Amino acid sequence: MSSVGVLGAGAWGTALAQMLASDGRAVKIWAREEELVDEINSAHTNSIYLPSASLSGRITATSDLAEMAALDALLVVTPAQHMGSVLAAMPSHPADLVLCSKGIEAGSGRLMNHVAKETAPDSAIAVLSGPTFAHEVAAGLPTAVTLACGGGAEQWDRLSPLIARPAFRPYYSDDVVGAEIGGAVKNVLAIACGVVDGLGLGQNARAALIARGYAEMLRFGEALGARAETLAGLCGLGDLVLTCSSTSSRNFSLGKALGEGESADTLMSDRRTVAEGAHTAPVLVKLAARQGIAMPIVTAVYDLLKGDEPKSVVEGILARPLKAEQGEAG
Ligand SMILES: NC(=O)C1=CN([C@@H]2O[C@H](COP(=O)(O)OP(=O)(O)OC[C@H]3O[C@@H](n4cnc5c(N)ncnc54)[C@H](O)[C@@H]3O)[C@@H](O)[C@H]2O)C=CC1
Ligand SMILES: O=C(CO)COP(=O)(O)O
Repeated sequence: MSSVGVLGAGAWGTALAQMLASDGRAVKIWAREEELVDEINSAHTNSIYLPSASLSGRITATSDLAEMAALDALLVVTPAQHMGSVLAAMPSHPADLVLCSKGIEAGSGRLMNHVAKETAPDSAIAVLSGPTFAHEVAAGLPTAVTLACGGGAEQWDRLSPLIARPAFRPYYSDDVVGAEIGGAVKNVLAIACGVVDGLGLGQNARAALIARGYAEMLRFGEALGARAETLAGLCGLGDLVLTCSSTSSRNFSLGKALGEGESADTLMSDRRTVAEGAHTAPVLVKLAARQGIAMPIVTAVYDLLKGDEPKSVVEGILARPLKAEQGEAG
């Protein structure tokens, strides 16, 4: 049986390890925090990032990246901004890397698959993305994801039996860029939906924002080579619906607090968990400008995170000239 491990013991890495161990197989997880390695191995809990879960005894934690490098396949679940440095610190890389982080590298504007390909050129790259709250996956609730395989059907044949479980259902795609853009952009849109909720603007406004935000995701994705059908699936629209309607989303909750008048600086400096949309928004604004693509909702989130006042940002969005619903203009 092929060996599989998880790189990163935040909420999502821990939930994925629990899901993988649910058929009784041994799963290794890499944690950055030594105290978490001890806790997972002795108490079978992760009180820092996933306190609700009682973890399988088949999960063992390590802080040694060399141990992870020796496995056949790795699910990479670090925050997007740290994926490059963690992969670079490994002495070698497994045959398959499955990227589960949702974001774009801020300094370089690179998608995660580009980061991984440059750092681990001999590994085959896949992307796992979709509507997946960690606590639900850890509890064994039914979940479906896009598993986009850069190595095509051959990689899918290797990975799908390793990853699928009765309540965890991957769907095949070969559109790696589409799967990544869906997950990265929806985080920014979830912040926007939270702002609408925090300001008490109502459910009509939220539905409008989801639909117009999806149009932004499509425009941007297609410019970078993503397929529209991928973005209409689990990793795009599916994840947008989930995270734009629930305070279980850290991005949505961040937006809600912004809408309620809390300062962006305080909200960002106080947090230990990651709200990826806050890191993606600035780089997404830059990339969209470079492509000449209008992304007014993403730009509004960027302005809010810089400290602009929520009411005036919303007024700015509503005051834009009327236009056709379909087309390139935002
Ligand atoms: N939590 C969820 O429900 C889901 C999360 N994701 C994605 O998974 C990725 C990881 O998110 P979570 O597991 O939720 O994180 P988390 O917010 O639960 O935990 C933060 C993680 O960041 C790590 N970290 C902090 N500083 C670091 C550094 N300098 N180098 C390396 N790692 C560092 C911590 O060790 C910890 O593992 C994100 O890209 C997120 O968008 C995707 C799907 C679901
Ligand atoms: O990506 C997620 C669910 O699919 C988790 O969303 P948050 O990072 O906003 O909590």
